Amino acid sequence: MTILALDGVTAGYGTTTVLRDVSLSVGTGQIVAVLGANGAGKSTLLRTAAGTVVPSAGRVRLDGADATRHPPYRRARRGLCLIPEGRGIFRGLTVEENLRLQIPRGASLGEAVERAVAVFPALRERLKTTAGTLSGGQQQMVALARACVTDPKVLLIDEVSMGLAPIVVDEIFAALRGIAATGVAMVLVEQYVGRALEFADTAVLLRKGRVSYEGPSAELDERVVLRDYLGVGE
Ligand SMILES: Nc1ncnc2c1ncn2[C@@H]1O[C@H](COP(=O)(O)OP(=O)(O)OP(=O)(O)O)[C@@H](O)[C@H]1O
Repeated sequence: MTILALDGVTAGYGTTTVLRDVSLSVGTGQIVAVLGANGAGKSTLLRTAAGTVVPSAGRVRLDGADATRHPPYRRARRGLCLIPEGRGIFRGLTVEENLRLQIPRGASLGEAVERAVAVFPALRERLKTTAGTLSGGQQQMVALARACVTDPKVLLIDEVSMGLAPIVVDEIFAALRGIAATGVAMVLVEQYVGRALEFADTAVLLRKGRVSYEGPSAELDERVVLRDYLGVGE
């Protein structure tokens, strides 16, 4: 079942158009990787899905309903969660306080903590630690754990591996796979093409704001992606 779809979206900032006629869809438990060179519009695509950028043409559908004009908070309520580049956690608060701020109505802190540490066991010992003092990888785990607490239907994840050691990235991707296995859909913007292709079911390649490929990631080769679709090295 399709959870999130962009249909022919054109969007940008002021008079600058960044995305042109972009379509993408992601279903329950499915992982879509969005790849593209710097400035191709990957973050803008996630922001358009999340509602912080409003398209000038095209539609955004969330969980079967038209959400094109819905503000970000309404989309969040319908199960959409954006994890921005830079993680978007409260660095001055403890891990537990970060989780507390995400608790949905009717849920308890205990439930939220259990849900978070089930995905990231390493956080259990660090619940009282100030988030800003954690390693980069642990901060990323807090960001993802906060998202899990909201019981999302679709996660939009921007450059989850940014600045992290490969071994930490492995751990985070393994956790993401576990989250997807529970039926959560994911749209992942990733700089490591090889890793993204391995991880995702589908790849969407963006070149100068247009989709240059959409299809099974298994059919793509990292070198071909970089050369033919993204124009890296031209
Ligand atoms: N808030 C903004 N206001 C104006 N222009 C912006 C804004 N954010 C991004 N842009 C411009 O939109 C274009 C696409 O940026 P975007 O961040 O979506 O690309 P990206 O593919 O995510 O790139 P990167 O890998 O560098 O993050 C760029 O030319 C960028 O300068």
